[in-house]
Amino acid sequence: MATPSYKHFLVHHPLPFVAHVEINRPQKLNAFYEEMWLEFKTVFDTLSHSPDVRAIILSGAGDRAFTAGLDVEAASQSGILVQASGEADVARKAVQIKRHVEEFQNCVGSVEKCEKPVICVLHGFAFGLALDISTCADIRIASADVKLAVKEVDIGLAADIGTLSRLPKLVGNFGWVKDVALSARVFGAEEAYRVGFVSQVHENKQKAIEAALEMAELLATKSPVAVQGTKELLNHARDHTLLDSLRYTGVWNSAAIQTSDVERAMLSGLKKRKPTFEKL
Ligand SMILES: CC/C=C\C=C\CC(=O)SCCNC(=O)CCNC(=O)[C@H](O)C(C)(C)COP(=O)(O)OP(=O)(O)OC[C@H]1O[C@@H](n2cnc3c(N)ncnc32)[C@H](O)[C@@H]1OP(=O)(O)O
Repeated sequence: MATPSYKHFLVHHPLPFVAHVEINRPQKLNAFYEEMWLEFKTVFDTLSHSPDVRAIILSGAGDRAFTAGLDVEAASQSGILVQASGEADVARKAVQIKRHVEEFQNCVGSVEKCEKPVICVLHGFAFGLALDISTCADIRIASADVKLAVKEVDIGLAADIGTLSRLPKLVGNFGWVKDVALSARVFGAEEAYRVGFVSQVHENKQKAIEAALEMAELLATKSPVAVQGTKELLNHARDHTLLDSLRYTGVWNSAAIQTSDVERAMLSGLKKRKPTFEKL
């Protein structure tokens, strides 16, 4: 399939229906500046709607980092900090800054909004923005060398791109989140696994990518209607009451259950068949 090329991201298709996105600025430890997070959203919006993609892997290019987070050099010279020091009155500056933060949140949130499941491979330095991004992903796999940190307090900020909103819900442990977010201390793969932030740990980045490919290949064999519905319903359940979630599930499946995928899949276990599914 034809893949658009991007300035800051490599997108490969290593297996049928599987895309692999690499954050591609290894010389700066994959640190993000504004043009990059805008392009990040384009990448994920495009994959979200591609009928040739059913599962996505996200990792960093190079051996040293998933991402060292916000490009602190670029941020100190532009964007929010410049807006904050401009001539406008406080209210006008605040509105500008709020718009900027929300746009940044939406770019990172394109991983969560993506219709396809996203498997994040965390390796090397994974600071700040790495947590904002990976908490949006559906599955997190770590390399044993990963160095994670909710780093924002160390650059004078309360994290505002998603970590403080998503991480407590993800691990279900506010105490631990406060420990790592207030201190910005670096924690490793074993601790991330113990608290349930990552679901697998592998001895190095290569093995973690192999595990992610295996998982992506498995997801890609399943009904895309069922997999995408499962992502949508779990994300909805996280943010709503039990009753709202049950009601939404009923409405969602009133359409989704009519898919031909159910016919193809229902007896496949019993009949020892491997069903195939139309593109979505
Ligand atoms: C509105 C706000 C919205 C979002 C906020 C997001 C918050 C965050 O992401 S907070 C986290 C910010 N990140 C950092 O503070 C990390 C800064 N980097 C470091 O502390 C170190 O680089 C290191 C990660 C500990 C690695 O150190 P070391 O092994 O010694 O490598 P270096 O030589 O320092 O780095 C190699 C190369 O990469 C450049 N670089 C690394 N990190 C960043 C970064 N975050 N921003 C910009 N550039 C970075 C570093 O300058 C080096 O470049 P050279 O050209 O080789 O000098």
